[in-house]
Amino acid sequence: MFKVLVSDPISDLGIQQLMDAADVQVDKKTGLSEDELTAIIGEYDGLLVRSQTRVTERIMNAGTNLKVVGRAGVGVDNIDLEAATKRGIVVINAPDGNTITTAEHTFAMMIALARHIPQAYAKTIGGSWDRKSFLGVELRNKTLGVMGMGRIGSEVAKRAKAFGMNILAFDPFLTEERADKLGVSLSSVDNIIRNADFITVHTPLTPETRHMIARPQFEVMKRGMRIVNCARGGIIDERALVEAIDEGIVAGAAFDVFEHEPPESDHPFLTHPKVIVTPHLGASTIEAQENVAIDVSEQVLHILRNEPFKNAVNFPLVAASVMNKLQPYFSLGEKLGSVAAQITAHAVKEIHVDYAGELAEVDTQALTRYIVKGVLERHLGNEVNIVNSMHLAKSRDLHVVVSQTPKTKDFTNLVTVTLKTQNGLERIVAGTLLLGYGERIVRLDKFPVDISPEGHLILISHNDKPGIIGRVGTLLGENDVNIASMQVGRKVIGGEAIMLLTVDKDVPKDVLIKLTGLAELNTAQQIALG
Ligand SMILES: NC(=O)c1ccc[n+]([C@@H]2O[C@H](COP(=O)([O-])OP(=O)(O)OC[C@H]3O[C@@H](n4cnc5c(N)ncnc54)[C@H](O)[C@@H]3O)[C@@H](O)[C@H]2O)c1
Ligand SMILES: O=C(O)[C@H](O)COP(=O)(O)O
Repeated sequence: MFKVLVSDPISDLGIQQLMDAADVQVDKKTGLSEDELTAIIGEYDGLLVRSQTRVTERIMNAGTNLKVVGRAGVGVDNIDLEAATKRGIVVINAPDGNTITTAEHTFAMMIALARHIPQAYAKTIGGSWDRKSFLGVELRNKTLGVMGMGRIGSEVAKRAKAFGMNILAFDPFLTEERADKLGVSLSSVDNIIRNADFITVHTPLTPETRHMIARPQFEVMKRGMRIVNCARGGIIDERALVEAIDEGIVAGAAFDVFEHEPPESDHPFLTHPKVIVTPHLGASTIEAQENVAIDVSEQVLHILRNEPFKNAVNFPLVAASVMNKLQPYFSLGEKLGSVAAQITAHAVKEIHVDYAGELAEVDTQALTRYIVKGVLERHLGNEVNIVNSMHLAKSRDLHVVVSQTPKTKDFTNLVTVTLKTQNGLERIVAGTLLLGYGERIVRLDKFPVDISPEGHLILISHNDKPGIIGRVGTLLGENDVNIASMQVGRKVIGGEAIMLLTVDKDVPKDVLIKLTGLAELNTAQQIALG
């Protein structure tokens, strides 16, 4: 039974499928401190959060059973991704579910700002009928600057067009073609800053976007402009904004998010007559909360059940069409890595993976992670998984090099794993999937072979001399080891050769030692595969 903790208020309807799952127990405990969460997280396989719970390194480290942290929303800045990746915990989010809701909230804020709605409301319910203080402005024919044209920025732009606004947009990934399609003008940050009547930001908070609008930008802004932040606190410098409002540069600001949430009680925004605020409500609609909770619950279930999943923040994004091609190779890839590691006696400094055939044409990052996991598992055991395998390799100065060979001679696809050791040796294992036969190892070092990578294998290197096969068979038989299949590979008659045997059980070490004592036999290595 998997245990999942829900530590922020998340839609019940959205997590219904988790609660209904026979193999999952869901506990809801909101408002926990870091200490309290650290104390109990060890019991849980999954954690579901929104933006309130800070999932720190300490919590990750205490989560000894934790496999997945699900963020019912977009931003994962409350989750220590590096700590999660190191521990092999998958972090997933629900990037699409609250897009429209947040775009609508941005628009609500922009209109409220243009027409002083919160201020007028407060005054009216306070008993005064003040029709003079709240002269507003129209949105029509105004220039809106949109910084960040991802999901939400694009939806805001669409709505702004319907309001008759002219839109200047900037995003490092916005092409002329897409800008045309969206009916916006591709612009520079500087042009937006100088010419917009309204600016709205829709970027993540990154070192590059932190204070992207600060004193130098306010100094050149159009007088009387208005500014909205429904993305992340810190993109706009709060202190510089208050100064710019007081100097008459900015006519008003609408903020849903703050540099520190909740803001201190003496935060200047909370009392400033020209600033309107909401308490991070951008995603707070019934629809969005259901959407994100459904999305994240679905993925958490997949991860717990070891099924393919999407929207992992610390795992490469794989398109469904690519996933269909890659997925059948995941298990083979892991086995090739494992075989290569088991037959390599010296410290490995490079894992070289070559993808040949159709696999050379797709993004194979996800598959590489399985191969690297297979290599590392021999020494790192359960500590390694597909989330942290690349990180663990890097932290051990183990280079992972990937190459592509578009054409293959004999196979539709061929995955070749070469381990290069510190002392200049190389071990090579190649495999493929054969229609009707499944996973096959088709090459070991320089020898062509054809064997199913499962169960217990023995790899013998020997000199190609008459009688050797018989001697090996007899010795194994005498030691109660039953041979299920045997493959012999050689390049030239009488030269170096290998024997790859499938046996029914683990071969005791002393039997392997006896094997190496046979005439013309050089090495005997056991390979165990799940
Ligand atoms: N207020 C809320 O409740 C709420 C709800 C949902 C999302 N958000 C926040 O809104 C923001 C946008 O979310 P989204 O779903 O649209 O994300 P998204 O990833 O779809 O879009 C973000 C865009 O910002 C762009 N960007 C990055 N750096 C930039 C820069 N320096 N200048 C200009 N553009 C830059 C990216 O290229 C990307 O296109 C995020 O910060 C998210 O956390 C807030
Ligand atoms: O990043 C997000 O999805 C939003 O900021 C919403 O956060 P919330 O789930 O805490 O409302």
